[in-house]
Amino acid sequence: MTRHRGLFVAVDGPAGTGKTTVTRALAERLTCDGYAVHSTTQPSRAQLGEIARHGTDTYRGYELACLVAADRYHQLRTEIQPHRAAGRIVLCDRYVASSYVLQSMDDVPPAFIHHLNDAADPPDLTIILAADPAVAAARVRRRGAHSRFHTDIISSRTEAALYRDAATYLKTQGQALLALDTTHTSTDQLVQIITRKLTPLARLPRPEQATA
Ligand SMILES: Nc1ncnc2c1ncn2[C@@H]1O[C@H](COP(=O)(O)OP(=O)(O)OP(=O)(O)O)[C@@H](O)[C@H]1O
Ligand SMILES: Cc1cn([C@H]2C[C@H](O)[C@@H](COP(=O)(O)O)O2)c(=O)[nH]c1=O
Repeated sequence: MTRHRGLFVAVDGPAGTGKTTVTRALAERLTCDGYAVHSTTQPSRAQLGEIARHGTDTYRGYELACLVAADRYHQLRTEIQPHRAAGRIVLCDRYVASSYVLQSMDDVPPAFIHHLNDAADPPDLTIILAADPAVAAARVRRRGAHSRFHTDIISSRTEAALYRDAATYLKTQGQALLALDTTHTSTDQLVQIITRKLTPLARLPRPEQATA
């Protein structure tokens, strides 16, 4: 397998915009193209992550914000950083943008979320998916909601607006963002657009460029 630069790519956006679907399809496509890929999700599949994922009815507000942040730092140290350092493309379904949105829906002030996540590695690229809230809500309804955050068209509208704010903020922090609307775009088309953006980032400089 050709060696590539390790990358950390976060896929974020409101419920029903297709984060999980696109992350899965992107991993398949990149693997077929010869890249070493590690696919993961937040909350993580570790003990702490499972408590957060299945505990959103028990834990709320500041408690949930701290729980997901603790899981995030643990996952960075034990999973994301090692895979990236080994030259893999790490795809993460949800990351810090999710905290800006979901914890805000629990009335946690943005400054608190900011301080809590300040030391979390910035991804090499954050993909922010969007969709017409009515379409996103209908997809969630058909599939089934995963948590109390995603209930109806109202929560989909709130999420969409908060993701726009989060994207604006992350951009002011100098983070690399790719915004994609999935309302009328197929997963295949999305994967094609993302791959075009990602593959130049994964290219290692030629030895003569590296020493120049
Ligand atoms: N581009 C797309 N076009 C049409 N339907 C899609 C698209 N992407 C995903 N879907 C469908 O929408 C539903 C939700 O997709 P998915 O679970 O990937 O979204 P998500 O953003 O990960 O949601 P959540 O945040 O709730 O986990 C699924 O039934 C999926 O098949
Ligand atoms: C990353 C992150 C997650 N959460 C919560 C919100 C959801 O209940 C789950 C994720 O489930 P999904 O299947 O991906 O929708 O975790 C959170 O509150 N804050 C976060 O930053």
